This record gives sequence, C-alpha cells and structure tokens, in this order.
Amino acid sequence: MTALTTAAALAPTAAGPANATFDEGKPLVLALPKGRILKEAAVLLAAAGIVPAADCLDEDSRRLRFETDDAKLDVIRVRPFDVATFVAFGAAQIGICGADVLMEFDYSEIYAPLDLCIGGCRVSVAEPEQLATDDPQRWSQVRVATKYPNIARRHFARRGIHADIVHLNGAMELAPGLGISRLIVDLVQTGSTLKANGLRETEVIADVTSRLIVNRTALKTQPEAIGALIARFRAAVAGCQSTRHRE
Ligand SMILES: Nc1ncnc2c1ncn2[C@@H]1O[C@H](COP(=O)(O)OP(=O)(O)OP(=O)(O)O)[C@@H](O)[C@H]1O
Ligand SMILES: O=P(O)(O)OC[C@H]1O[C@H](OP(=O)(O)OP(=O)(O)O)[C@H](O)[C@@H]1O
Repeated sequence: MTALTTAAALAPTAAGPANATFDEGKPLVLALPKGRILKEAAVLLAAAGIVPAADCLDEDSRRLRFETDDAKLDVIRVRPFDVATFVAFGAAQIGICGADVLMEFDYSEIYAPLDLCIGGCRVSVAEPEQLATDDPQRWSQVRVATKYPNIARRHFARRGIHADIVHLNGAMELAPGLGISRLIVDLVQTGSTLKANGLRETEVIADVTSRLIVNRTALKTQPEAIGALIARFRAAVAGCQSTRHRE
C-alpha cells in the first residue's frame, strides 16, 4: 500500500521549502557529496553494510543515481552544497553534509542526528599577513569575500559590523591581494592554502565535521526505515572511531 504525506506537509512555508511526496513503495534516497568527503563517506557506508554500485565511488562516472545491494535504498551523488537542498526538499530522505553547509542554509526541514566525525575543518576569518593593523573594534563595515554569505554576515553582525559580501565559489584566497575584499571567510584545515597565498587566520567562526542529515517529514512518515539507517550509521561511526583509537 502507498502512504503519502498530508497536503499540509507538502505546502511551502515561510521557514522552509515544500516537501517532495514520500512514497513508501519507492526506494529511499541517500545523497552523498562528491569531492573530498566521498572517500571518507565510502568507508562509513561500507561499515554500515551499504554497498552501492561500483561506479558510485568513481568520480569519472557520469551517472548521478546508483542502486545499492538493498533494493529499498538508492544513492545519488551531488555537489556538497546541494546535498542539503536535496534533503530539505525531500528529494533525498537522508544525506551526508558538512556542518558548514547546514550553518549556511539553516533549513528547518533538516534534522542532523549524527556527527559522522569525518571532513574535519573549520570556518574561519582570514586577512593578508602584511595588512596594516587597525582596530576591528572600530569598524562599522568590512568587505568580505566568501562562499558563505550568511555565516559571514551573521558573524560580523554579532559584533555590530556590516559585512559587505563578495560572493565567490572558490579561490577566495585571491580576493584580498587583488583588492576585492579586506577579509575572507573560508574553510581551513591544515592552513597551507592560507599560507601559500599570504594570508593568516584571525578568528575561528565554527568547527566543522560532516553530519548525517534527514528530512523531518520523511522521518515522521517512514520512522522504521530511516531510524534503522541512522542506527546503522551510528554503529559504523562508533566502529570506525574505535578502530582509529587502536591504530
Ligand atoms: N580543506 C578541507 N578539509 C576538510 N574538510 C573540508 C575541507 N574543505 C572542505 N571540507 C568539507 O568538505 C565539504 C565539501 O568540500 P569540497 O571542497 O569537496 O567541495 P566544494 O569545493 O565546496 O564543492 P563544489 O564542487 O560544489 O565547489 C565542505 O562542505 C566541508 O564540510
Ligand atoms: O587549510 P587547507 O588544508 O589548505 O584547506 C583549505 C582549503 O580547502 C578548501 O578548498 P578546496 O580544496 O575544497 O577547493 P575549492 O574551495 O576551490 O573547492 C577551502 O576552500 C580552502 O581553500
């Protein structure tokens, strides 16, 4: 029998997007981020006993949707920022996503029950090493290059500073040297990208790891199936961490 969500759940709200129709007869969809997190996510998937089609982990494959060894679970591979959007709209019921992306979008439809302890980095403010020092306490506004406009705006607003945002999708580190902005807000892990581009980290806005995320409506309508997947990932994270501790 097919169970659909109520019309109320499908209606767009001011707080978030309309939800896709959930059909219990169809496979659940797990959204994975392509790029650097995919390899670490693949280890967790294996530990959780989820076996996607072999080309899912091949970045050269042009396929976007993959079956798994479980007929009730498919995987899609999308850009990291888009994982949150697919899950928020209910196109995928579950996904793996950096906390940076969740902070940026703040979708009310997303519930993030589990820290996967992969993709560790931080969202930070950085400035040119050579910058003449003036007192940020006295700024009323500052120009910031970033792919995180909401995080950056909120961070500076808390200090009473208006952030004039230059929205870039990559290579933010070039912006101060080329005169587009005074500061950048970007991800930092080892710090080598900042160093190689003559910048220094001045503030950590937030520490970041990847999270398991689920669509709230899907969790309500299919609690057993989605709850079981969350439990498998929880056990996988615990298993991977105890292996790491032993090494
Ligand atoms: N240097 C890093 N170290 C560790 N984790 C990182 C690092 N950079 C990014 N991440 C994490 O990995 C996620 C994906 O980053 P990645 O660099 O693969 O994608 P992207 O370049 O933002 O993707 P796109 O192809 O859409 O531009 C980020 O959202 C963040 O959570
Ligand atoms: O501190 P580090 O270890 O040097 O890592 C930080 C770099 O990693 C990310 O870039 P990524 O490699 O994902 O490139 P992109 O932002 O251009 O996609 C981030 O945007 C930084 O540039």
